[in-house]
Amino acid sequence: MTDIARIPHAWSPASWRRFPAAQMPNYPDPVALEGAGRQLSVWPPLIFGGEAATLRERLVQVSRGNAFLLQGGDCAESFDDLSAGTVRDSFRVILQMAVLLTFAASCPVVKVGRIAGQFAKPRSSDVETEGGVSLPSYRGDIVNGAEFSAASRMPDPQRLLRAYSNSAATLNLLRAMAQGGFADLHEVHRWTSDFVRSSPQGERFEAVAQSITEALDFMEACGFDARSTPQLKEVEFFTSHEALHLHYEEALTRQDDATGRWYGGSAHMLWLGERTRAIDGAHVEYLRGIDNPIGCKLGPNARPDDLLRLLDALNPDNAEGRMVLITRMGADLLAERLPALIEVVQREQRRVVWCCDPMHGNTVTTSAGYKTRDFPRILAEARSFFAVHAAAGSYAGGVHFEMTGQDVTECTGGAQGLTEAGLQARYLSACDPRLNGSQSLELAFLLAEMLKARRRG
Ligand SMILES: O=C[C@H](O)[C@H](O)COP(=O)(O)O
Ligand SMILES: C=C(OP(=O)(O)O)C(=O)O
Ligand SMILES: [Mn+2]
Repeated sequence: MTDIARIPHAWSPASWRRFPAAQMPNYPDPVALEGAGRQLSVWPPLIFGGEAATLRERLVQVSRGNAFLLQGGDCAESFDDLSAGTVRDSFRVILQMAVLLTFAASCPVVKVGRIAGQFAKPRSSDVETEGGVSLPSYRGDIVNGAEFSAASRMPDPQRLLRAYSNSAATLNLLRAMAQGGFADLHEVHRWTSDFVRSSPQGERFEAVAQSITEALDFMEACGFDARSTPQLKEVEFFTSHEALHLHYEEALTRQDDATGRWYGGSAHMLWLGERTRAIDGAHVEYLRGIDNPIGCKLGPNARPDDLLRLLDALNPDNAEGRMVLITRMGADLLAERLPALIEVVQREQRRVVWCCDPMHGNTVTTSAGYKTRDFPRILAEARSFFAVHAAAGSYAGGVHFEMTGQDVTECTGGAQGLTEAGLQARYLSACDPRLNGSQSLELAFLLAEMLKARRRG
C-alpha cells in the first residue's frame, strides 16, 4: 500500500475518485448520481468554514486537557423519523449529559451530535439474506431503504437530495434550540423527557438540576444578571457524521473566500470509519484536503504504524485541534491494544484528542437476531479507556456513543434492567443498538465520577 499523501498529485474535492473507495454503493444509473451531485454543488453549504474552525479551537482545549468532548447520536438517522420531537429529544439528552459533566466535574464540554447528516452506513456484508432471498444490504437512507424488498434496496441518487434537505431542517431546529431559549440553563428542568423523569436516572438528574437552579437563584440574588449572560442562555452545538458517501461530501465541499481553505460543508466534523481508513483509499484522500476537524475510528487491529501513516496523511503539520482518534476496541481488548497506540503518539509528539467509542467493539447478535450491546460492557470499555490513559500519562479526552432521546429497548442492561427478551418491545434502530435516554444519563453519571476523580488527582 502506498500512502496517498506520498503520491505526487494535487488534491481537489474530486481527487478521491482516482483511488479505491471501499463501501460505496453500486448505482444502476451513474448519470443520475452525477446529476444529484451537480444539484448539491450549487445549493448552500450546511455549515460555514468559520464554524468548523471554531470547533477546532474547542478541540485544542480538549487536547490540552482543559475540556471534554461529548459526541453522540443515532447510528443511522432515518428520513421517516424526522420530526421536531425526535430532534429535540436527542438534543436535550446531550444537553443533560453535558450539564452533568460540567456541574459535577467543573469541566467545559464540547458538544457534537451524530446528527443532521448521519445517513450513510458501512456494512460488514454487501448482501443480506432472508428466507432464502438475497438483496443488497441497507446502507443508510442516503443510499437505499431499510425495508427488505428489491425496490427499496436499490440505490437511488435522489436520496442524496433528501439527505441534504433533512439535514438542513434538522440543523435549523438545532440552531434554534441552541440559541433560542431552549438550552437556557434556567430551563434545565424541562430537559427531562417524561419516561426518563420517573426512572432512577431521571430522579438523580432532577436533584442535580435543582442544585443548578439554586446556584442560579443565588447568583441573581447577589446581583449577577444570569438571565442575559450568553454562556448561560445559549450553547454551542456542532454536527458530525461519517464521511462515507464521497459523492455527497464532494458536492458539498466549499472554498472559504477569506482564507482560501477548503471545508466539507455537510457538517462541522467528519470522521473516517473503521472500514474506510485504508491509507491508499479514497476516503483518506478526500479528508486530507478539507480543513474541518477529522475523526478516525481505530479498532482492535489498528497498528501503531497504520496510525502514524494516517496522521502523516491527514495532519502533516501536526496541527492541534485537527485529529480526534476514536478508539472502539471492545471492553476485553482495549487494555491490551490501546497502550501501543498511545505510546507511538507520545513518542512522535503527535497532537491528538483521544476519544472512546465504547459501542462498536461490543456489538453482539442475540439468538433472536437482534444486534445489541450490553450496558455493563459499554461502561467497562469507558472505564478501561480512562484507566489506560491515566497509566500512560495521556489525557482521555472524550466519548463517542450511539444514543437517542426515545424510549427504545436496544441495549441490554442498565438501571432499567433491560433483558434480551425485552429487546423486541421497542427496537427501532435502522442499524446499530442505541442507548436510550435513561441509559445515556447513566453513562453520563459514570463519566462525571471519572472526570471528578481525575480532577482530584
Ligand atoms: O454502525 C454501523 C455498523 O456497526 C456497521 O454498519 C456494521 O454493521 P453490520 O455488521 O450489521 O453490517
Ligand atoms: C460504523 C460505525 O463505526 P465504526 O466505523 O467504528 O465501525 C459507526 O460509528 O456507526
Ligand atoms: Mn453504528
